[in-house]
Amino acid sequence: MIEAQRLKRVYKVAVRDKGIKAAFKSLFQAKYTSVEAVKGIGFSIARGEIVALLGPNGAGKTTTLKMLAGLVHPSEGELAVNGFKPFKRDRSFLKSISLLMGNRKRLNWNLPVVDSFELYKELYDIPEQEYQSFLDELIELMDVAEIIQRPVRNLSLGQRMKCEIILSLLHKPQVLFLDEPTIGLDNIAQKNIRNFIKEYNKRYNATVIITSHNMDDIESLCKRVLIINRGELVYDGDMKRLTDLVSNEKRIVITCKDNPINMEQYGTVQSMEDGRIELLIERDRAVEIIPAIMTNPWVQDIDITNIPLTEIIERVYTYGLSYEPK
Ligand SMILES: Nc1ncnc2c1ncn2[C@@H]1O[C@H](COP(=O)(O)OP(=O)(O)OP(=O)(O)O)[C@@H](O)[C@H]1O
Repeated sequence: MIEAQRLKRVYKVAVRDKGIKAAFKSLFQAKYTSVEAVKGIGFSIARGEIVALLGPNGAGKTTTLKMLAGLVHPSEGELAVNGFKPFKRDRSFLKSISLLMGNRKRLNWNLPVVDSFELYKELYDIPEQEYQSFLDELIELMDVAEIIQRPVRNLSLGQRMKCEIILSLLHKPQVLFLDEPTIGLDNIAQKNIRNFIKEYNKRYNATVIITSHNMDDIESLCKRVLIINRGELVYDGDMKRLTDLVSNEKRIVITCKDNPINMEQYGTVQSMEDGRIELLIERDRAVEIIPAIMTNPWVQDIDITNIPLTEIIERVYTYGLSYEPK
């Protein structure tokens, strides 16, 4: 469904020296430098997969999504989406995809939501009957029946985002590119949108590629993750395998009275203050270590968790896959 090989994108950026004189000179003699946003990455994604595209700020995620959606021309490499070359922007290709950017609004601010939907119906030549029955389905899934007659400017951010998502799906795309779809939304709205994406994927076997700095989105939606750093693909694979690669620990938090001693015998002490100890222990030794800690009379409570995904991803951004768990 999506095949990318040695995909590269270089942007040409104007630069100028400081000062008014340099600004004036640059009007006639512009100087340029190039930014290699994506440096020859490759991957293939099958129909129906939900894949996370992760990376720190400026890593090249949006540029990659824009190349996949045909908004940006690759500088080098091979790319096929649904059998099309995206940058040719063939009409059948555009009808088979949708790019939703959390920070870009397509609904008309002054019109009732449903008028923007109607406009899109015309734009994508969606037959009336098909449009109406699918719109009804989307309205029900997103629970927005009560708001679609209202002008967009009167809606809350979460309500607007739900309607933006409906708008981007009206033509029933097979491939969804979602760039930060839950940005700025409260927890309930985030959950609704995640459930909706899951349901759309299931009902239509749609392929979804999602970028998000919100790890709840990633954890709840994606089994597979692609990580880009400084334009290079540093990981492509299963989320669980990634976690195992850079973390062999469990985190335990102990609430205690008195001052315990010799905690280092159990693992790495991360912090110890006001009757609260945070400890990293080896995952494989947890069944032996935790009962041993609990036999101590000063223990009041103990809480055991895995290393959160946010931290796992931070480790990969900072150390790559060579992070050595303690
Ligand atoms: N139109 C452009 N012209 C010049 N440079 C650009 C352009 N768009 C992006 N870049 C540069 O390319 C690099 C990758 O940017 P991109 O937006 O793809 O990153 P990102 O991973 O989506 O980041 P973020 O998480 O901050 O949104 C950055 O160095 C950015 O400054």
